[in-house]
Amino acid sequence: MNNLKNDLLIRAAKGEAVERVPVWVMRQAGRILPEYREVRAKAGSFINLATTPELAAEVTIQPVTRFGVDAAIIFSDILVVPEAMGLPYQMEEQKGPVFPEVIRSAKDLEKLRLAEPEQDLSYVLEAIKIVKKELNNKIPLIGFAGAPFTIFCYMVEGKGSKTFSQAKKMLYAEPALAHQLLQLITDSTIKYLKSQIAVGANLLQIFDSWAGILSPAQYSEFSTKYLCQICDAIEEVPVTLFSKGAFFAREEMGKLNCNTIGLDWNMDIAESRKLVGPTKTLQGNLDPCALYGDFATIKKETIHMLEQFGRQRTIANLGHGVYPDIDPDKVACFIDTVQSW
Ligand SMILES: Cc1c2[nH]c(c1CCC(=O)O)Cc1[nH]c(c(CCC(=O)O)c1C)Cc1[nH]c(c(CCC(=O)O)c1C)Cc1[nH]c(c(C)c1CCC(=O)O)C2
Repeated sequence: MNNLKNDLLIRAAKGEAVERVPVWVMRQAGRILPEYREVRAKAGSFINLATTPELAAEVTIQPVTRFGVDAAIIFSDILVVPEAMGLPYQMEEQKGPVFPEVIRSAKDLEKLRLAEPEQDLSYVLEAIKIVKKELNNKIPLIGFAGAPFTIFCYMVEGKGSKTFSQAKKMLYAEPALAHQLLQLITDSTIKYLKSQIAVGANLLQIFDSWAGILSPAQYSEFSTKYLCQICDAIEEVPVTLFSKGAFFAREEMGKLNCNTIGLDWNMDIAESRKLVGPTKTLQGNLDPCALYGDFATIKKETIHMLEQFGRQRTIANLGHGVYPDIDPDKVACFIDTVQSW
């Protein structure tokens, strides 16, 4: 039961019948939008924007106004959790996130604490409250967090990387330490997600952006183990798990206590349905690069994708976040094609 006017996303996630496939876009609020760049310039920095609830709320609503998407996603970042645990990050222009201090030893781990979201992340919770008020139950609001393994990658490596070899090194060299850190991240994340639910998040998505660098056995040991704890802890709202690149773990993901599995564009849709089984909804999975095509190509590719997914137990999205140099009209074309299918 909910009092949302458009609850297509929630019904699709729960496997209930829908009149049409709901659609939203990962990174729908962001640099693709000139109205975002304007607010971002006013804020001065990404971190100022993300930590000012009124501005974070404003950019969360922008894609709702422009595109008429079927869900809003709160404007924030997965890296607010390590910060709340005592490991602050910086966002470097053109470069991405950087952690001035990293976790590489048991002594480093002593610097960390369990996050207290009501104190350390009150700016996100305030932004959620403002967005909920402004949306006035028109559409659902998605809350999110990074998966423990992906957060671990940034806390150990200290920055983005193609290989995350420093983070993976700990899995082989000091697995017990890795597990200790992963458990602390998991406990912090569960508290954070619960506090997002308390202020009105209608669905939660877990981003395991670096799952694809693990072997199947490592994914079970260092990612699934903790995802399982999160999925079991969240009973109040539907949960979506998006493990980028983890094609090898789809059957295992199907056994988790979540509602929806996000697919990237490398994952075949029919094969994924078979692997995750009939009790999961699928989300995805258009290649973000398809939006570089002309309007006719985008329509064709989107319809082809929808035909493979079918009308039920489907949430349309891209297979990863939209790239910042995509023309917003191309994003609109993707959304309109889904909504008129
Ligand atoms: C790995 C990851 C991060 N952050 C996130 C992930 C998981 C999803 C994924 O795999 O892409 C999640 C995230 N980050 C952001 C959102 C906003 C909500 C939305 O999807 O609209 C979400 C859901 C804002 C952001 N997070 C970031 C920006 C760009 C910074 C800016 O506007 O100045 C935005 C809008 C910065 C960021 N934040 C992160 C990186 C690697 C970068 C740099 C790359 C880039 O610039 O896109 C970490």
